[in-house]
Amino acid sequence: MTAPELVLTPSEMKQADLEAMARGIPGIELMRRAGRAVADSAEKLASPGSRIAVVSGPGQNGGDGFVAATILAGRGYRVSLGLLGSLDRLTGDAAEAARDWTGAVVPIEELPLQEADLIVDALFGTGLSRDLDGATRHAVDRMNGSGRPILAVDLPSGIDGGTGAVRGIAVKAVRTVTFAARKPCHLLMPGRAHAGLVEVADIGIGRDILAAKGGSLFGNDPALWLASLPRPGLSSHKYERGHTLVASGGATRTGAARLAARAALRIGSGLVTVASPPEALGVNAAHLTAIMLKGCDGPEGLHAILQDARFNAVVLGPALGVHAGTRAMVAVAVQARRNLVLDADALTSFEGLASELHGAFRHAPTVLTPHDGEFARLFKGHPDILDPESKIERARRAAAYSGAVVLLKGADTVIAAPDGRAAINANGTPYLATAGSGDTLCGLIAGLMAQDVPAFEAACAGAWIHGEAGASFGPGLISEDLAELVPGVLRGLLR
Ligand SMILES: NC(=O)C1=CN([C@@H]2O[C@H](COP(=O)(O)OP(=O)(O)OC[C@H]3O[C@@H](n4cnc5c(N)ncnc54)[C@H](O)[C@@H]3O)[C@@H](O)[C@H]2O)[C@H](O)CC1
Ligand SMILES: [K+]
Repeated sequence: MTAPELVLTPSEMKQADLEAMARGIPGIELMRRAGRAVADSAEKLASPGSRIAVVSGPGQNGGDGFVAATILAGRGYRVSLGLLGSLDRLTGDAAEAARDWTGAVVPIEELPLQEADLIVDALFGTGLSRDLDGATRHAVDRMNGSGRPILAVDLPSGIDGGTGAVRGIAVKAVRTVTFAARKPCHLLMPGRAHAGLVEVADIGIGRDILAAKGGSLFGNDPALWLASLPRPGLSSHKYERGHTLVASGGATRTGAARLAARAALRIGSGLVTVASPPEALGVNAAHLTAIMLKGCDGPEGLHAILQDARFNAVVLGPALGVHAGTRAMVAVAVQARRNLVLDADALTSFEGLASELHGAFRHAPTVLTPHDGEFARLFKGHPDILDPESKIERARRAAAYSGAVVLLKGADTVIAAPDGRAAINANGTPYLATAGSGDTLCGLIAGLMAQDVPAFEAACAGAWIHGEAGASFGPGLISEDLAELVPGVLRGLLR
């Protein structure tokens, strides 16, 4: 089975580089391998003999550019090279790489970008330390404005390697070659959109080194959780596959709970029940078949239902209403120590009251699934959680604070566990931004937890399966479709 994808932050990557050097690979050798990988990638984008403009910066990223330029010129390309700053300011491996380049070195502004068939962006990599301005800003502006395809070295210049943010301005690449492992910026937005197709080149830094220096951040793919997915055996019984309870809103707000319930059933929860306020029983009954229905009058009703230990996973939030009653239902579920997924109104009901949730979820597996707005409302007054530039850090801090797994939604959903593990989800499709999509997601997660999948793995698997289901449908997707697409995704996974 393939190992989960390790994602390393720029500082972890630096440590991994140093460790590889300490174990005997000289820095210049790492740079030569990096530059060769860039040259190989450039060959896929530029036909033999065509014109390639290499834009090199003042650090090691620029050094990779010199290596690539030398190799590409040797392979018969017409290579021109522009440097930010002067040759005599280059240091270390970059200075050595520059010595191998026998062609002309011109100031960046003199590079004939418009005439290039391909631009290689080796301006800044993981060492970017401030916003681009003046000459660097102008250089990126010219690259992007040239209309020529850009191949980025390690990451698109101007993108922050750790957060994916644009620092003033950033290169828009068609392809990026990175080294040893993806960095957060290749998965997080807007960096992911700037990077184009990302290729990870092996430059000889072993997985043991990457795992030792990184090891807590992952790309969310099946390798991370496939082994935890339930596979019913021949003698399996529906009662062994868990029983998910989803709380419904009032008579005019019942659809969200049914979407979550349907998703929980499709992902394999043996039984699913919608817990409905008395006045909404009729409308819920008219729409449910395999899913069961139970009257549930507020927190007391929920308390009574949860006396039955077979209800082992609970979803609270979708269209439940923003008020103290919802907070009380959350308290009941927490007290009952069930697998719990909290979304939407269950989160917004705690607007500015996050301190009531401090450590609250330590005692039972819990997943919170806020989007950015819900996250900001929930943690209002907690700058330590809201202010970090990195979405990964925000999710991690919220998880550590609450004791729950936090799934912070978006095109770049981040899932963080209280123990520090985090994963970035990058599949899916913009068509998932549709009413009820989040309700389906929390049903998937709860349905997995009902089958004893641990909270972090359930949240990661739920996000990925949701993304795959959406992507398999594409245009015209509505949330009613999502649960029905889950079997196809599961078939692919459990083959
Ligand atoms: N990961 C690996 O195994 C390898 C990576 N390599 C490449 O090395 C770079 C990182 O190199 P580093 O020298 O640390 O940083 P940069 O080249 O990105 O830039 C540092 C350089 O730029 C100056 N600077 C930073 N921000 C700005 C700014 N906004 N404006 C102007 N100047 C700025 C800073 O002062 C430095 O001078 C990595 O990305 C890979 O491409 C190695 O080749 C080995 C293998
Ligand atoms: K770059």
